[in-house]
Amino acid sequence: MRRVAAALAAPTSTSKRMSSTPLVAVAQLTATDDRKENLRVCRDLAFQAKAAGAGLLCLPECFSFLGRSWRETVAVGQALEGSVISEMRALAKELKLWLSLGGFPEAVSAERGDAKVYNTHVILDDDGGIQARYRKIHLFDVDVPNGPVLQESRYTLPGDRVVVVDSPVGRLGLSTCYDLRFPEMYEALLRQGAEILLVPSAFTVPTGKAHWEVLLRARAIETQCYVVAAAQVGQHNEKRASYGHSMVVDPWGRVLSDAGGETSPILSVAEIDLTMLHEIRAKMPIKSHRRRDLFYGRSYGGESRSDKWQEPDK
Ligand SMILES: O=C(O)CNC(=O)[C@H](CS)NC(=O)CCC(=O)C(=O)O
Repeated sequence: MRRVAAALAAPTSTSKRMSSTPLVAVAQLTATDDRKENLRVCRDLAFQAKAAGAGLLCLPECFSFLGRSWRETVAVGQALEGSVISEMRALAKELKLWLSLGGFPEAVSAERGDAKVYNTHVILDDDGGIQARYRKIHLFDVDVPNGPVLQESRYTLPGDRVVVVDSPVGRLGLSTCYDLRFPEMYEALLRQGAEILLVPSAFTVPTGKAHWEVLLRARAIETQCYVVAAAQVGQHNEKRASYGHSMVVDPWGRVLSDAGGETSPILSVAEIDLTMLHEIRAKMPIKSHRRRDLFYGRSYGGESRSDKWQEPDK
């Protein structure tokens, strides 16, 4: 439970683990419908992250609550001013630690009784200030093969804003769980200067097995960003389980840490080497090779080039 898995420096990293190189901590836990206990676990992990020297701790989607039904999720919805975020703000300030709160049910208005919530990812600075709020854009309405049928949009409103924010470990690009499947969103985060993509999640077991690591590594490789993915793991209740494998991937696609299926709350710590990141980008300048003229703008989507393809003159 108190294990801290160190996963420092990728093999060919240029850094010599200088004391100035920031560390990021990524949590793995099993949230339930017991909010008090969930927040106690998060607090415990935050103390461990601080002790390990991390500048940022990333908590998964549903860090404060994962219930049995959508009605429960709506019922525990709170505004940012509510007790959940307030408690985490006090913790960030107490420990002088930045926090990524990977997703909580955000009530639309301060009064209760909303029909739907947002699934909101919040970044707190080390003074407890709210630095960013990202409302999950892609909602998981999926009949999972050999798994549950989930209808997130029944109780959740989709966000419509892409969010980046500067932090002591680098510029963070915010996302949540199912967003991982939409590469265009990460390209948009990259355009806004993201260096570290956060993907807090509660992936299902079948889709996790099939897709999780491949998608995380693909996003890291194609954006040349770090990817930090805090994950829920194990059995939350009789209806719902998560895949785990909290992971940090570097901009070359190397897996720096993988918490596997460990079901007791656990932390991994990885080094963020932005010098290496910018070297990778300089040597392989994908960004400047992107053919916006062909694949974005008016020809992207609606009217595709192939529709207008004509037999070349013989
Ligand atoms: O409903 C809640 O309480 C909080 N939200 C979630 O757990 C969300 C929606 S059900 N889970 C995912 O997006 C899983 C995605 C996934 O597993 C995949 O893309 O394969």
